[in-house]
Amino acid sequence: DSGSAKTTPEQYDIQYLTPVEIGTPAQTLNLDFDSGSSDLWVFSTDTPSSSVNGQTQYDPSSSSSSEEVSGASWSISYGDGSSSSGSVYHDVVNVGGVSFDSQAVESASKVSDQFAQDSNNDGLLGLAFSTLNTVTPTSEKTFFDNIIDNLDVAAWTADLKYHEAGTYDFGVIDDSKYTGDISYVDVDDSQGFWSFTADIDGTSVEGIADTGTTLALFPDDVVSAYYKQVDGAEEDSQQGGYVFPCDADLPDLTFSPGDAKITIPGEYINYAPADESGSTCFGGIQSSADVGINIYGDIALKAAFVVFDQTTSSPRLGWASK
Ligand SMILES: O=C(CN1CCCCC1)Nc1ccc2c(c1)OCO2
Repeated sequence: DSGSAKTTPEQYDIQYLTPVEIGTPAQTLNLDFDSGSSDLWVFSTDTPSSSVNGQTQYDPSSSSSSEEVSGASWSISYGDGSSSSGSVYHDVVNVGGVSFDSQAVESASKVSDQFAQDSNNDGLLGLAFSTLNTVTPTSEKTFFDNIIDNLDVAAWTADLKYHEAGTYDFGVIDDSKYTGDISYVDVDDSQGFWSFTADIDGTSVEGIADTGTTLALFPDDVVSAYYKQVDGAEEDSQQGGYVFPCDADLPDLTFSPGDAKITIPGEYINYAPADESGSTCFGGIQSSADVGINIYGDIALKAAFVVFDQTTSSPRLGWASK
């Protein structure tokens, strides 16, 4: 098997949403594919109406292939403080033509306000390691772990783009999507993340490849050195991080995983206006000092073609320019 699904950015590339077919007949929900977590959860008919604001709801009762998992529940909270919880069904899930007939579909009976307010996001599809799955008393597998044995190539790839749609592929490495060679680096999956090390301007930065996090969060030394090059840049705790004049000329930032050299254009780092005036802008690279982990989020990933690879005994990440 192999398949490909188009993923579309919301405003400012804050997140990328990908259509997923669930149940029989198919119900299509637009999910946030998140390599930083391992639960597939959805807005559903179990979600309180007061928390539903335009989202598409999965209705297990109208799917002939849904089966409730007796006694199972889930509860998750994310680095940004958002959270959700609920019950569990098994149903058919199809992503870009690749299908698994008894995927754990976690139905939300509670969602935090950030999710309730995000009308385009119908839920999450976790792509970190299944060790992080929150279903209890018996944990469930991610979609990737469920389909991996049926894939032509035991890998999935992310081709995220700046202000335009990209693709998530499963079971195929599409050579038309990158330039040069793919350089593979080892992954430390001991914490359940796709954790790897890259060099950034002479500093070795261990962090996670996280498609579900908008920005890149790096050590303060790396970040302050970067913004020292930008006239008028300052770290403003009121605004939540480094800001600068919107007309600033931002330098590129290159990170090197193994032999690869991935260059993030300065334009990507001029993330979005920080206030209504539109004269102060918020940086796409921010400090990880208060987070406790470095995060190669979408700002970094969209500069590369990334292979989340399990073709060998130990997981790897492949990196290529494009
Ligand atoms: O929470 C996330 C990603 N998360 C993915 C699922 C949807 C909601 C956002 N990233 C994140 C991770 C660490 C952080 C942080 C945000 O803000 C401060 O520290």
